Amino acid sequence: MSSLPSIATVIGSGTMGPGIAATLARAGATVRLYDISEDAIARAEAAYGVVQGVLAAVDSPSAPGGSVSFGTDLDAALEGTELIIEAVPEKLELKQKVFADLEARIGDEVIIATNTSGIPITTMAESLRVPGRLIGMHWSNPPHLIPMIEIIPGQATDEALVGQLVDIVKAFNYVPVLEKEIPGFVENRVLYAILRECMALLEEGIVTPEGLDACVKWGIGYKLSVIGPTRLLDMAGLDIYQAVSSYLNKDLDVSTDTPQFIKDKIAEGKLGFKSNGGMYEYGEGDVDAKRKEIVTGLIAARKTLSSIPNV
Ligand SMILES: NC(=O)C1=CN([C@@H]2O[C@H](COP(=O)(O)OP(=O)(O)OC[C@H]3O[C@@H](n4cnc5c(N)ncnc54)[C@H](O)[C@@H]3O)[C@@H](O)[C@H]2O)C=CC1
Ligand SMILES: Cc1ncc(C=O)c(C(=O)O)c1O
Repeated sequence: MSSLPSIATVIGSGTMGPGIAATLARAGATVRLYDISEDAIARAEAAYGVVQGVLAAVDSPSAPGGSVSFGTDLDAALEGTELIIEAVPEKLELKQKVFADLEARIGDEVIIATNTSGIPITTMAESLRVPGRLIGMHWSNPPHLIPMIEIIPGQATDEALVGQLVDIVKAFNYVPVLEKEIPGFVENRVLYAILRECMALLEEGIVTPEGLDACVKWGIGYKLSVIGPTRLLDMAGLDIYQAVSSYLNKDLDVSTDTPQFIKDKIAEGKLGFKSNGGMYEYGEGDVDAKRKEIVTGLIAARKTLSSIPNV
């Protein structure tokens, strides 16, 4: 646990920030969770107990002394910090403004890790006073349950920082995946390739949302949670992959924009759980119930997957 910073700061307390903060705190770090919104901080404080229960349920590494404090005072959040994890909305200009606010308050030695879903680190670093301190640290949602983090150095990232971040991630028992920089990184390139085809199948009426979810959960998700895509090809046979991909690849969706029906839903204010409706509709209490089912399922699956060999 010695690689873990004593003090860390998480900037942005929305979907991702609280789980990131709680994971580091349980491993022994003093974590300050900062947001510009009092409401976001209040929601995070309210959810913290639940997240701690989830971390205990999956036996997440724990060390004494860790804590999370919550607040909207940036100077207080940065005092003595060694590692800052930025988790504000996915907008380049906003992230760059946040970096400028941070750099006006911190010494050159402080690391800034960004949880961007895929904006190139090199682009983000262009505006920094100390570009070498910026590195991609992409957690997957929910961050306190998915024990894998993509690490993406940009062209300017200090070489020593890469190994340092790998050690930090290992210190709380997550799997670090070191990648070369590419938009969307690896996880979201794969996820968005799947989602593009899924949305096209829905838009064309080939399958219902319920049918799609069942097909992907059992036909793809279940299998790929045990064997990775590379091993899957060995199991299926490369000759089969050649036979199918030779006619199927040319038929797969290649749209370059967000599907129109998704844009229409967003225009109607349908964003998913956060607006009680999105791909599905949710009545009173349904969202809380679904959230609980998802967390329960992920806890059970993580326990099972942790107990079987990597094949
Ligand atoms: N939601 C997801 O599934 C995942 C998101 N990410 C990435 O993590 C980042 C954060 O995403 P979410 O947590 O989903 O966003 P979110 O929109 O849920 O939360 C962002 C938070 O940042 C706060 N914020 C806005 N401006 C700020 C500022 N100047 N200073 C401090 N706080 C500020 C907002 O008040 C909000 O609470 C994004 O880059 C996103 O792409 C990465 C992995 C998964
Ligand atoms: C739809 C979607 N987009 C981005 C991310 C992460 O960056 C996720 C996730 O689950 O982690 C996601 O579901």
